[in-house]
Parts: sequence; C-alpha cells; structure tokens
Amino acid sequence: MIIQLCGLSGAGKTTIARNVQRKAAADGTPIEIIDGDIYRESLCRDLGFSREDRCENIRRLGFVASRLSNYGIISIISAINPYESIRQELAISYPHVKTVFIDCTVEKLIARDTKGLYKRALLPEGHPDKLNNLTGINDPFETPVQPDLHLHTDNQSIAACTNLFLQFINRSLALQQAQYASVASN
Ligand SMILES: Nc1ncnc2c1ncn2[C@@H]1O[C@H](COP(=O)(O)OS(=O)(=O)O)[C@@H](OP(=O)(O)O)[C@H]1O
Ligand SMILES: Nc1ncnc2c1ncn2[C@@H]1O[C@H](COP(=O)(O)OP(=O)(O)O)[C@@H](O)[C@H]1O
Repeated sequence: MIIQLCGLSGAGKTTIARNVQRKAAADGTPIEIIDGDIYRESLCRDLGFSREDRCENIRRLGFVASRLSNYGIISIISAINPYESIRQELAISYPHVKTVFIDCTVEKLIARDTKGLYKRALLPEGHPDKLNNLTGINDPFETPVQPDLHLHTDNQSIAACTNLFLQFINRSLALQQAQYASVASN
C-alpha cells in the first residue's frame, strides 16, 4: 500500500507519519516514510519548487514508494504534494494508493512557523530574505477532492490524529486482504 500525504509545510505530516511508523512497528507492521524534505537532499536534489519540479518530485517519490510496496512495506509519501492532477496520476499509476489530507489552517501555521518559512514568505516585496513561492501563502495548494482520510491538525491532538491514521491503515489492510482472498477463491 502507498499512502500519499498532502498538506502545507508545518501541518504535521512528518510528526504524524513518524508516530504511526513507531506504533505500527510495535505490531510488526513495516512502514517506510518517504519524506520530501529528505529526498530533496539526495534523489531530488536537482528539483526546485516550480509546478513542474514539484510534480516531478512526487513522481520520483511515488516510484520509490511503489518499489517498496511490492515487498509488503507500507510506504508513506510525506510531501506537500499540492496539485490534484499529480495526486490523481499517482493514484492510477500504482495499485492500492490512498490519499491522506493533513489539514491545518494557514493562520495556525503562521503561528507555529517551526521553520520560519511563513515569516519569510510574508516579508514585504523586494526584501532580500523574502520567500516567493511558499505553498499556501504565495504558491497554490489545491484542496484534495476526495481524500481517503482527512485529518485536522489544528483542532485534533497529535495522539488523536495518530490513532485515526492507524485505524485507517488497519481498515485499508483488512479490505485489501479481503479483496485478495476473494480473487483467490474465484
Ligand atoms: N517555497 C517552498 N514551498 C514549500 N516548501 C518549501 C519551500 N522552500 C523550502 N521548502 C521546504 O521544502 C519542503 C517541501 O518539500 P516537498 O518535497 O514536500 O514539496 S512538494 O511536495 O514538492 O511541493 C518543506 O518541508 P515541510 O515543512 O516538511 O513540508 C519545506 O521545509
Ligand atoms: N495535531 C497535530 N498533528 C501534528 N503536528 C502537530 C499537531 N499539533 C501540533 N503539531 C506540531 O506541528 C508541527 C508539525 O511539524 P511537522 O510534522 O514537521 O510538519 P510537516 O512535516 O507537515 O512540515 C510539530 O511541531 C508538531 O508538534
């Protein structure tokens, strides 16, 4: 199974994915997190934040996820993943792809601003430190049309989001196994 997250910087993608990974590992369920931030330092080092580059980024992360999921490893793509078309492309490119929206209001993110990116994006035009293409501020984020799971990290605690995510994975795995069993019996 491939789980593609989407959500703005600071929404909680990494935090929730790591919590879910740790809890699932305790039950013997292997999860690999394919984090945009980390892959942008290696496999995706040549990519920036234009629409074209962000789409290429997701395609590459999707490919890595697909290789791992062939071996039964649940692959969580933790990236902003801002465009509906590339999310749909991923969903039809590989089997068992789920989309999880990690949703948080921009107001809350500006208040959190763990990396200082929002402060930089909100600087006046012409300021030398201004960030001109921060998703949600001066670059688009397309709300997913029909996510398989929608978490609201501005009003649900980290623990609640983690539990909802784990329950979602367990439900999806059970459905997947039922599908395999039904195919095998026909
Ligand atoms: N302009 C701009 N817009 C968005 N994000 C920016 C930008 N510049 C740097 N960063 C940092 O890069 C991380 C996002 O990379 P992703 O690979 O997840 O982005 S994308 O899916 O290709 O849109 C993102 O990581 P997260 O905060 O973990 O989401 C930021 O730390
Ligand atoms: N309900 C929540 N879910 C996830 N993170 C939360 C939540 N509430 C507060 N946070 C905080 O928000 C920040 C999210 O950062 P991070 O997980 O790196 O986001 P992202 O990977 O989306 O950029 C962390 O400091 C985390 O402690």
